[in-house]
Amino acid sequence: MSRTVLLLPGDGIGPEIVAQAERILRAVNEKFDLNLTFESALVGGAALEEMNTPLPDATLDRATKADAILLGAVGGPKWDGLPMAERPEKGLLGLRSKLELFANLRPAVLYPQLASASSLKPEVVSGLDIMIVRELTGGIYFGQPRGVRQLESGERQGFNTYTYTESEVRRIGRVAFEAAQQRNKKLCSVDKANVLEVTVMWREIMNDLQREYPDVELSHMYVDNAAMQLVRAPKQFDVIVTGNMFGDILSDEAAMLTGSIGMLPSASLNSEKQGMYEPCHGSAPDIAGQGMANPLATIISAAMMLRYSLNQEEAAAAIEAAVSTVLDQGLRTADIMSEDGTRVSTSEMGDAVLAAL
Ligand SMILES: NC(=O)c1ccc[n+]([C@@H]2O[C@H](COP(=O)([O-])OP(=O)(O)OC[C@H]3O[C@@H](n4cnc5c(N)ncnc54)[C@H](O)[C@@H]3O)[C@@H](O)[C@H]2O)c1
Ligand SMILES: CC(C)[C@H](C(=O)O)[C@@H](O)C(=O)O
Ligand SMILES: [Mg+2]
Repeated sequence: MSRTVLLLPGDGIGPEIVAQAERILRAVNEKFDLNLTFESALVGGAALEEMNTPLPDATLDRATKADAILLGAVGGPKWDGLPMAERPEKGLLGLRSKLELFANLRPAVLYPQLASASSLKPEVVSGLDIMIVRELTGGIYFGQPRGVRQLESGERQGFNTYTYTESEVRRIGRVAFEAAQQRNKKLCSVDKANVLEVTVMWREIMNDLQREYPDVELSHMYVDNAAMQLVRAPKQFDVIVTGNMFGDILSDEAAMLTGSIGMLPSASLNSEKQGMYEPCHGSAPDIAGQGMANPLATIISAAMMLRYSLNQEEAAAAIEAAVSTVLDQGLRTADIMSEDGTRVSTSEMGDAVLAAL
């Protein structure tokens, strides 16, 4: 049975990094006889330019039908002045919401070869392996009402609303408890329950769920402390579960523990395990078009896609092993460059992973 992978390169470095991941996917498709077919479509700024909307119906339709989606990144300075509803980011948020991709898994794993690329001391980060489970379709990103209104005084007031329903918290909680069961059985729920009622409820529900997962040790941490603990002693964490915005921020922070945001992959899953896979980073306009971007986060995201949505563990493991091999060879894009590394471009990194497969 043929399965369809939809490629959504997007903007900035998106097309450069997705091109490398596509080469790797086509190679494992041959090697492991996976019977994958590839399609591509427009999203974000690229779609705005061609079709005047960041999420064309044709893209949404293909995404709904695809077995899995690989996305590069969206956004860029060219579109920053647009009203919120027309921005490239709305394309990405629309896909997440329409496909109900509520569970965002962001593993922060330090490849031992990159211990010196981290801005933290090697002993603080060596052996690091954290899974951030970020709720992706609710919270302040999607709460209503939102906007900018004019007060009677004539002053403008911007507002967003932070909401979670019980069922939204329960379903992401279950994903996190189950992830912890597969790992070291420690779950830290990150909230702001000392200030925000929505997260008081979040905490109650996590405590309630814990009764169903007695083998998992549950702890709670306020988000400000969690941000600090992530750089003080990151190895205390196994699985972190948190809401949409805190997860966005903490996962960028965790990325730096692994050497570079160019190393952090992600999977966004719905309840049918249909998934969209993307690096955690953005379109990196400062380096776009220069062949400098690190394609490894996207390539590792492709491996996650094979594992979680396409059930191809062997092919996923082969890609991860190839990534480890190129790092052993000392090959480094600029973001993970160290004194004894050999600097390579985006496509040279792709060549090397391909050769190591
Ligand atoms: N998932 C997404 O599509 C996504 C995620 C984050 C930001 N964005 C968008 O991207 C644009 C730029 O945002 P930003 O600058 O805040 O974040 P960014 O992640 O694009 O870049 C932050 C820094 O990290 C570097 N960087 C990012 N990815 C890299 C890679 N693969 N290799 C080497 N260096 C890399 C960039 O050069 C930059 O210095 C904005 O429009 C933002 O909305 C999109
Ligand atoms: C581009 C933006 C909408 C997105 C987010 O905030 O979720 C990005 O930062 C991410 O981490 O995927
Ligand atoms: Mg982000």
